Amino acid sequence: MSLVLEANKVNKYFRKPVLFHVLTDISFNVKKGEFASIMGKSGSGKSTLLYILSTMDTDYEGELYLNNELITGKSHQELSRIRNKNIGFVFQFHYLLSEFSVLENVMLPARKLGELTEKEIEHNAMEILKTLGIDKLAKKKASRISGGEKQRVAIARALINKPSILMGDEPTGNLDSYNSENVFNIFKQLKDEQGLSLLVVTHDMDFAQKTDRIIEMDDGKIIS
Ligand SMILES: Nc1ncnc2c1ncn2[C@@H]1O[C@H](COP(=O)(O)OP(=O)(O)OP(=O)(O)O)[C@@H](O)[C@H]1O
Repeated sequence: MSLVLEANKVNKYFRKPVLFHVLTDISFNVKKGEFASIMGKSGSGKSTLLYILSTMDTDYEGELYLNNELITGKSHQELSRIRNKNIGFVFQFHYLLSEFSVLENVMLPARKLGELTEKEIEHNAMEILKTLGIDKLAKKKASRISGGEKQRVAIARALINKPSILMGDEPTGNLDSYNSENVFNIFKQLKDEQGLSLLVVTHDMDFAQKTDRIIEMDDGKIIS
């Protein structure tokens, strides 16, 4: 099975206020079409790891591969492009632009990538909104929709550049159980129907137990 993401002996230190070895020898991979979750106590290093895996933090030791390509050591400019094209993100907070419409919010990362025409981007955005069952919201301002809907729009935005992996940092952390389950079902649908790979940091045991694999962290290490 082909690998979408691979971390090989990743170590990370924070140097201030004192030297702190926050991640120790992290090695694991995510296969194409796999839905994995990362769990662990507060402070175990989950967000720090996700920040490295998402190519936003380059200050680490070890190697990182995305779609079998070594991305460690690449320039910030190259990484920015690789990230925009290959990785979708969903955070606990939606970070939508409240004065823009739902459709415009979803179109934004594709405009930034600059590979398609406005018409093509709009078409793709509408298709994704349909898949997530929120196409009726397209023209609404992001400030005028509910919390659960905002998170679905954030997922749509994360998908617009057709990433090979979707990463989430507590994507259901702000949602009630109904909307959390809804987000899980969307992720599962994307995996089953489109072969998308997913890696989600979560504190929600119900959510994690339904994923293909739980990666458990403690004190900066993977323990199972
Ligand atoms: N910029 C920083 N400088 C120094 N230490 C940091 C920095 N950021 C995080 N830490 C420390 O690194 C450790 C790991 O933090 P991290 O946020 O990755 O944990 P986490 O598992 O995601 O926690 P949570 O579940 O609470 O979000 C913690 O002890 C934290 O205090």
